[in-house]
Amino acid sequence: MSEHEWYPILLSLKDRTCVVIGGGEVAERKARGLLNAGASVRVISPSVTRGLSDMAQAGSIHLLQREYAKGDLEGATLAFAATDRQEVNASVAAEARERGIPVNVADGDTEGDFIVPAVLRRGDLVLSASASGAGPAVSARIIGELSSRYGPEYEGYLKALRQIRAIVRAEVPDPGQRRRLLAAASTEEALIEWSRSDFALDKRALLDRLEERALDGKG
Ligand SMILES: C[C@@]1(CC(=O)O)C2=NC(=C\c3[nH]c(c(CCC(=O)O)c3CC(=O)O)Cc3[nH]c(c(CC(=O)O)c3CCC(=O)O)/C=C3\N/C(=C\2)[C@@H](CCC(=O)O)[C@]3(C)CC(=O)O)/[C@H]1CCC(=O)O
Ligand SMILES: NC(=O)c1ccc[n+]([C@@H]2O[C@H](COP(=O)([O-])OP(=O)(O)OC[C@H]3O[C@@H](n4cnc5c(N)ncnc54)[C@H](O)[C@@H]3O)[C@@H](O)[C@H]2O)c1
Repeated sequence: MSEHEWYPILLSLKDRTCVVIGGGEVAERKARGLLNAGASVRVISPSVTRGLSDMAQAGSIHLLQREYAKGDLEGATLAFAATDRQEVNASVAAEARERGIPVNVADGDTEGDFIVPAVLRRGDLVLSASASGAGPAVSARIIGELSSRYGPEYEGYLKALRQIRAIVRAEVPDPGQRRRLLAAASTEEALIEWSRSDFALDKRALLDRLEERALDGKG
């Protein structure tokens, strides 16, 4: 894989068809990541892992148990070439190019349009790490470290913060003041407080508490 400066984004794939060619461990990992993002996943491979086979049986993915053939990327938003055959991956990438579909290539020999980072999800919090192909095990290790630092409680924290933010945006017209209060609302201490209280019931008390926090933060 040649060196690039990749541009990280979060893509909306809800109900979008994503096609994974190949059925090994790598294809399974890509398929799971896509399902976590609500995509509609089509997997094409003559043989598949137990995991993929279970996913097909459960109806979570659409599995075509055969070799890749040109035309398989029809209707795809994203394509993944994850076979162990470099020439097959290259053909998948070529079809994707023709169709203008961004393609991920699992082997290091064919150029892909995007790579996949290691990911940690805590509800709305999405943490990702990438080593740009230099060593994916580093990305996986860093995400493992972050998973103990940012535990499952973050899901609740962000739910609460989303509500607080809606209130602040509705009640505080001045952008500078809004930013100041939202910064105060986002410290870890503050997130714990919101997730434990019924702040949304009393907007005035919430805004006063935020003001207090903002002043404390300065002090
Ligand atoms: C992050 C993660 C996401 C995912 O796949 O969903 C991911 N690889 C993961 C694991 C992993 N992959 C490999 C090992 C074995 C150890 C090692 O080789 O280091 C391990 C570790 C393990 O299995 O624990 C081998 C490997 N990977 C690539 C090649 C080809 C090459 O480098 O040329 C080879 C050699 C194949 C060979 O032997 O020939 C290529 C890519 N792998 C990427 C992503 C992209 C770069 C992202 C980045 O650098 O951050 C990129 C460029 C393309 C892509 O796949 O998008 C996922 C961790 C998720 C998690 O567990 O949390
Ligand atoms: N990107 C990554 O994260 C990563 C990690 C490890 C390995 N790799 C690379 O990815 C490749 C796949 O890794 P794996 O562990 O999943 O391999 P694997 O050998 O377990 O699986 C290969 C899959 O490709 C399928 N396949 C072969 N020919 C096909 C065809 N013509 N059409 C459709 N499917 C076909 C096979 O049925 C099999 O399911 C490796 O050869 C390696 O180059 C990438």
